[in-house]
Amino acid sequence: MKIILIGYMGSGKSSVGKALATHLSVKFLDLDAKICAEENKTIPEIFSTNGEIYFRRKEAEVLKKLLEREESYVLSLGGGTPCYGKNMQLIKNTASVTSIYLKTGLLQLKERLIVEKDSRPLIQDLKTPEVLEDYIRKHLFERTFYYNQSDLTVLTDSKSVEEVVHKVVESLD
Ligand SMILES: Nc1ncnc2c1ncn2[C@@H]1O[C@H](COP(=O)(O)OP(=O)(O)O)[C@@H](O)[C@H]1O
Ligand SMILES: O=C(O)C1=C[C@@H](OP(=O)(O)O)[C@@H](O)[C@H](O)C1
Ligand SMILES: [Mg+2]
Repeated sequence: MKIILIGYMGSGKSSVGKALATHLSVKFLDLDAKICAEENKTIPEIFSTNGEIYFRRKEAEVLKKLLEREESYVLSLGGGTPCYGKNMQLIKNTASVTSIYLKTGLLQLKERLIVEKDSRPLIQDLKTPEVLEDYIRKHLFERTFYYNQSDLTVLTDSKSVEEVVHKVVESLD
């Protein structure tokens, strides 16, 4: 069993993934954390030192490696992972994978991302909440095409992490 969590920045992939893996007693993998460990840098440091193209190459390479693992796990992707190269195709073609789109509304995303902008290079320079909201609206629209290719969708608005875990488990049955 391989569960892959997909969704926009701030949708809760990392938090829900960790809690879900504990609930299911399987290994938790976070793609960003793996990339950071391999590069010995934070995500903002990778973007500022090596650039986004380098990050996307590394992201695809680490994803491929993790998909080749035989064990059961919950894997949380980065928000952009399914939207680049052949990543989504690869996820769909890998045996035993269930991909789940954590679908979160614009205003909830904005609220969460306002306070966590600095850890996310794509939005760290956006100066006002209004500009951030406009950015998320457009970016989310562009990315939804990829997110919608997930096997399952779970709506997360007004749910705690534990409630989202519960919904995910329900949707897997
Ligand atoms: N369902 C939720 N309810 C409340 N806060 C949440 C929920 N899911 C995530 N968060 C918070 O939102 C922020 C972004 O979550 P994170 O798991 O890092 O998202 P992602 O990995 O999708 O970018 C974190 O501060 C996290 O604690
Ligand atoms: O949406 C994106 O392109 C990104 C999302 C981030 O992960 P989270 O979705 O966990 O914030 C991280 O991979 C990087 O900052 C790029
Ligand atoms: Mg994350």
